[in-house]
Amino acid sequence: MAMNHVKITLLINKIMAYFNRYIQITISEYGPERFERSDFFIAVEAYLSDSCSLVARKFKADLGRDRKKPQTSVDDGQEIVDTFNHAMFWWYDYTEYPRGNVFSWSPGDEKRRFYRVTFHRNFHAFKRDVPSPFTARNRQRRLFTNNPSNRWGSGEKTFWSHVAFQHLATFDTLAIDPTEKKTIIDDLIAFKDGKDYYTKVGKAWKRGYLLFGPPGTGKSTMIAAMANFLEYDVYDLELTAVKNNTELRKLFVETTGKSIIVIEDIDCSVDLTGKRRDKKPRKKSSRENDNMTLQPMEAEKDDEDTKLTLSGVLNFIDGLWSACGGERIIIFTTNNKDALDPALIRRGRMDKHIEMSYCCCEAFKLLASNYLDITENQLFELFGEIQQLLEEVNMCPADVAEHLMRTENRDADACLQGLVVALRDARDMAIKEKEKAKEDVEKSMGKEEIAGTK
Ligand SMILES: Nc1ncnc2c1ncn2[C@@H]1O[C@H](COP(=O)(O)OP(=O)(O)OP(=O)(O)O)[C@@H](O)[C@H]1O
Ligand SMILES: [Mg+2]
Repeated sequence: MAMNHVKITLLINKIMAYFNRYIQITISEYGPERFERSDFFIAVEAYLSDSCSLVARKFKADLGRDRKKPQTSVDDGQEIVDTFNHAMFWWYDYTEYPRGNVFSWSPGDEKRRFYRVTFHRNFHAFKRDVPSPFTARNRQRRLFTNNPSNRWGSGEKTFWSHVAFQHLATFDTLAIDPTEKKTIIDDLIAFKDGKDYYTKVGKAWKRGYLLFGPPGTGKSTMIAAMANFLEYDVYDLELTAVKNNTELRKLFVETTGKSIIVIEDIDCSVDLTGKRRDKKPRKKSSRENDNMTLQPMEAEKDDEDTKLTLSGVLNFIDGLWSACGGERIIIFTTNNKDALDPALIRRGRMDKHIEMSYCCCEAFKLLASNYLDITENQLFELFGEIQQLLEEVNMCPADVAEHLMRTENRDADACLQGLVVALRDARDMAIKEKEKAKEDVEKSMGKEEIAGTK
C-alpha cells in the first residue's frame, strides 16, 4: 500500500515536471554557517544592481552620503525580467523575518534575504556550455564607505554605501623602486594563491600592510593598484564615523571576502594611542599589556559600547572576528609611523611595512614614460641633471607628476624644463634653510657661552 503511494507520488511529480517547463533556483544571503554573506548572493546582488536596473520598474531611493544626491536601487520584492543569451530570467528578491523577538549576533539570523531566479529548463540543459549571467560580464568591483550608525536603519544593509570602483592606477603606472614593486607583487600573489597554506598553518587568511611615507608619495595610489591587481573590492573605513568597538565589529562582519579594508591616516583618525596610558595601573598579564583582550575586563566592557579603543581595533585586525571570514587584506596608511602605537603595527598584525618615499631616479623614469611617452634615451640631455637633483632634493612623486602633466599645451621639453627649474628652486631653498638652521644653532651656542661666562 505504502509502495503504491510512493509510486503514485513519483508519477505525479513526473507529470508536473513535464508540464512545468521552468526551473527555479533560490539563493540565500547567508550560507549554512549563517555568519558570512554568500559570495554567490553578493555576485547576484551586484549583477542586478549594475546590469538590470534599467529594466526594473520599482526602485527605492535614498539621499546619498552627502545627503544631496538621491541614490536609487531596485526595490525589495520587485520582479526583474532579464534576457541573457536569448533566454529569459525572472529575478525576484524577497525577505523572510524571524518569528518572535529573537536577538542574534549572527546577521543571518535577524532576517533572511533571498534571490529567486526562474528560467526555462532549455537553458538549464545547455547551461554547462555557456557562462551564467552573472559570471559572463566582468564583475563590477565596488568601493565601500561606512555610514554613521545613526543611518544604519533597522536591519537594512545600510552599514556601508558603495560606488563603482573605477580607480585606474595599476602597478605599471605606480612609480616606485622596481625591486620593491616586484617584492610587493610577489607577496600579493602568494597571498591570493595561499588559501591552502593559511589553512595548513592554522592562520586566518588575511594580510596586513602598513604604508607609510610623506604626503603625495603614492600610498592611496598603491592601494588602488593592489585592488586592481587582485580584483578585490575596497572598504574605506572612516574610523571617525565609528562610535565604539561594537560598531566596528558590526561593520567588519558586513565586509565580504576578496576585499581590501583600508584605514587611511590611521594616526589622525582617532586617538588610539592614549588609551593604554590612560588606564590606572593594576595587575596585568603580559597579554593585557596590549589592552588586547577578547573578553574585556569590567572597565573595558563599558568601553565596548561607548568608545572606540585600541583594543577594539586590535581585535578587529586579528581577533576572533577576523577569523570568521577569509581572503581579506587590511591596509593602514600614515604619514607618521612613529606616532602609532607599536601594538597596532607589530609584525603579525601589519605583516608588511612598506615605505613610500620621495621620487627616486627609477620612479622618475617611469613617470616620464607614463606622462610624456619618453624613454631614458630621449631624455639624455636633461637626464643627468634631473638624476643629480633628485638625489639632492626631496620631491614627492605627486609633485614630479604635476610638472610632467601636459597642461596648457606644453610639450615634453617644456615639462622637463619646468621640472628642472622646480627642482633647482627646491634645492636652493633647502640649502638656505640648512644655512639658517646652522646660524640659529651657532647663535644659541654663542648665547649659552656668554651666559656661562657671566
Ligand atoms: N608613486 C607614485 N606613482 C605614480 N603616481 C603617483 C605616485 N605618488 C603619487 N602619485 C600621483 O600623485 C597623486 C597623489 O598621490 P596619493 O594620493 O597616492 O598620495 P598619498 O601618499 O596617498 O598622499 P597622502 O599622504 O596625502 O594621502 C596621485 O593621484 C598620483 O597621480
Ligand atoms: Mg592618501
